[in-house]
Amino acid sequence: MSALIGHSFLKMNGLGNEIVVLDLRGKRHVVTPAEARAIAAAPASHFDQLMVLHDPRTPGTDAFMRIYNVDGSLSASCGNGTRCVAWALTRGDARDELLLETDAGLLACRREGEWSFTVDMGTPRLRWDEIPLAEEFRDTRAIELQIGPIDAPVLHSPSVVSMGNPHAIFWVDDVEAYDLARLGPLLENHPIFPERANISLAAVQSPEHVIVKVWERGAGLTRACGSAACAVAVAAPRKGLTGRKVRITLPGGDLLIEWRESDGHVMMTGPVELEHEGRFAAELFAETA
Ligand SMILES: N[C@@H](CCC[C@H](N)C(=O)O)C(=O)O
Repeated sequence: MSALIGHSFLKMNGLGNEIVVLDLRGKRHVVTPAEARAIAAAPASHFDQLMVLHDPRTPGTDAFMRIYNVDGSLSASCGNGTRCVAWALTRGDARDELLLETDAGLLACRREGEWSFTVDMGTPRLRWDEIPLAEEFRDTRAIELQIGPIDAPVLHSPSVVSMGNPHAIFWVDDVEAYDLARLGPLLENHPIFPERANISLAAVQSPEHVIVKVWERGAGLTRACGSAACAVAVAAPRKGLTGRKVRITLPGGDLLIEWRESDGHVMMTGPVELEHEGRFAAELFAETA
């Protein structure tokens, strides 16, 4: 019998990126991939990412987070979900700052308004073996990868960045001109990405504005992906396409991202919404034992 039966959760979103927050601090239970998939399968608790809070591992932090995709796989980074967790952990108290941790490192969060947070997403990892890629590429601003006919590729030469999770960014004129629902799975699972990858199409509008559409590893097309927005905001100035402070427009809305000159940290600012609170019914986990 699942330890999650009757447990409360928050259904939230960050720019339409569907997030469920589950606070397991004080408990020993670790959500299994089957439990995560079962939670996602129920309409009331459907998510793109499930943010599970555990007791802090590092003194001074508020929680350790395990992040599940809808397919039950784990990610060490989720920008939109981290803002939702920041809201959940500071609601009803006077604190404006908190510190979260994932396997990728520490994430300092700061309240900007009642429903808006900035997250310090840390420093990007840019070496080929940090993404990771299956073979060496000295320059990760554009790697040799293409899809479609060899002499007329549909998409080619992506930039790659790790924000604690792997991202590939294809530079295009119009993000709507491509069938990302068809191309996304092929690229996500390409052998060059041993841990799969989040796949973005990015269309630079000006040195301060980029339009982005994302096929997420383990989740598919989503309304927004915070870590992908950060990856684009790093890859674009590396290629001389934008400055270090950009507005990223995703299908669900805008994120403001700054790749700070002073320390190389990526700061992401954006909104969150609470949709409802609920409790997990026993039937949800009938098939997970
Ligand atoms: N939507 C997230 C990213 C979630 C993780 C991703 N699908 C992965 O597996 O790396 C975000 O807002 O960053």
